[in-house]
Amino acid sequence: FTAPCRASQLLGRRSVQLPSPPTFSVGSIRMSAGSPPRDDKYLLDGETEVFCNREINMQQIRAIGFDMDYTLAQYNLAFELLAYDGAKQKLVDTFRYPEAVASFEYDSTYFRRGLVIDKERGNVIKMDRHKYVRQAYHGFSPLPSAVRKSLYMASSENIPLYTESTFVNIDTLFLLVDAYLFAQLVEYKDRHPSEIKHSYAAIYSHIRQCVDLCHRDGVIKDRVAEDPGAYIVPDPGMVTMLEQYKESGRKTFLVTNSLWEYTDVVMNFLVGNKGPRNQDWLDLFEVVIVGSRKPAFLEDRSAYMMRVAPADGSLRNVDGVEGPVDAFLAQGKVFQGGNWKHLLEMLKLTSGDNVLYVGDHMYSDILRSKRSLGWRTCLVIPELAGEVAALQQYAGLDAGLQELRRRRLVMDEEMDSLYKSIQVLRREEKQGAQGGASTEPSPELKKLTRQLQELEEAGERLDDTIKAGCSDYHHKFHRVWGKLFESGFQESRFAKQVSTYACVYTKKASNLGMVSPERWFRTVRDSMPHDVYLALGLGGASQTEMVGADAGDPR
Ligand SMILES: Nc1nc2c(ncn2[C@@H]2O[C@H](COP(=O)(O)O)[C@@H](O)[C@H]2O)c(=O)[nH]1
Ligand SMILES: [Mg+2]
Repeated sequence: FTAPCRASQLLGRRSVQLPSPPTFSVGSIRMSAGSPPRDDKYLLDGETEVFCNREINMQQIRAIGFDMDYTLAQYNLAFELLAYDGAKQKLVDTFRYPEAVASFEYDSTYFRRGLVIDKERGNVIKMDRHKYVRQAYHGFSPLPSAVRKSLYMASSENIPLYTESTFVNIDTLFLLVDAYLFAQLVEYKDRHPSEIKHSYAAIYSHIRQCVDLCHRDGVIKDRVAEDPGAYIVPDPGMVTMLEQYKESGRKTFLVTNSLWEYTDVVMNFLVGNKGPRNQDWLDLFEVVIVGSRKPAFLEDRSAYMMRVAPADGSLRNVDGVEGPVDAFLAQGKVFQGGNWKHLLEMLKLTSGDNVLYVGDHMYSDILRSKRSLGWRTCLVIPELAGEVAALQQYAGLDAGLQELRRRRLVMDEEMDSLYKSIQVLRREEKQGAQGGASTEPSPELKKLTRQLQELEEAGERLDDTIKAGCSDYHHKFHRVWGKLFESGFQESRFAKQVSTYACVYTKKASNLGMVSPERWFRTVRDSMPHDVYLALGLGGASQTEMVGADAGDPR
């Protein structure tokens, strides 16, 4: 787990107020869904904290860079609808999908990052950190567990990595539109097979082409340029954060896949300059790279770079960084394309471990910059606030479930010890029978066998209770997919990616301005199962409590 930096505390701000906790039952056990925190100055709000997976001493960071879309700029539902409505119309007009498709409606909350689209089967799946598929939906219908297991249970010959081209990882919020349209069309095709004859994979490909075109033909970007405020969420802390890093001597840079014109629109809006072509926002950065083509920018040393003239967006070829860096940048600091080597040269850096890059795309921003270049990384997770609020609100439910799981583990240990006693007794009685004693099981053996059977039955009942409680708990976080960072009782695959590739993570980029630029982000200790066993008082059958066989009292 991770150590939060409590920005709200540093600033003396109040934390969230939680509603009073409802009570409910899991099996026969009554508990409170939201035990009020004992000392609410320790409440997290999920809005402002920066959580740390891997230590970063900011004093060693020389340059801090930012992605733009869904990192510095957060978008609202109206923005998603531009892509959704635009793609629907193109499906009807270009690919001759039924007219009914044009009246489909979008639900931006249905899918989440971290899920995976199975293009061939028409499914969306959620995995735990072992890539075990724990939830699968075909369209909007949950797959029964037997079907899910038969489709996704790895056999030794066929272990899916889920990076194959038949799968799409929802690594960015941009892909939520694709996922929702796909589920809708899968449902529609299943109900009206004569109206859509394409395979599921072909349907996905059509959706992809249509959404892609919306990002290129002006359906999205012209609308945003007309009225940025209708689509972009203002972030009052952004400028202060960038100025703080600049003033501290850090080099700041922007690397975005958006092209110059759109970048200028979005950054002007965020920085607050209203006049046309007012380039003040550029003062916040040492270097700006637009049309960067990440992830290639972070992998490929050969991509060429062009200088952008901010006044009219025209491009001029440059042959890498020509001459002394300062003189080169004095001619203009906005570039299109290029690669990470150009960037490091312009920042006068030779290694990646003193660069921090802040982004939202799990693969293109975070995984690649960390794995390929050893950059330090900050993942922006807008979903964090909701997760942290639910975590606190339903802490009582979680504690109740943990207790039931602990009891289940104790039961396993007790069953184990009964089983062993039965084995020993059977062996003794068998030897006795060979020596001429009775072949009938002794009353003691019968008693132990009955106890074991009762305990097994109680265990099954407790499993059902835990399963129902776990599902109930998860649904408090998201009505379909449950907790973002967990799948069942395990870390989700998304959580594993966050902990492997993101050194720190936070709800929004401007939170980095809520802490000092010299901050040392430190981790808290990771836990292994044996740490948790110890905390739960488990382990060693001889030390465990006796377990009642009555499911009504599953001690
Ligand atoms: N051509 C496409 N462009 C897309 C698509 N999805 C998103 N985008 C664009 O990428 C950048 C993201 O910029 P970054 O700042 O996060 O690097 C932005 O301009 C999006 O419009 C797509 O499917 N096709
Ligand atoms: Mg982005």
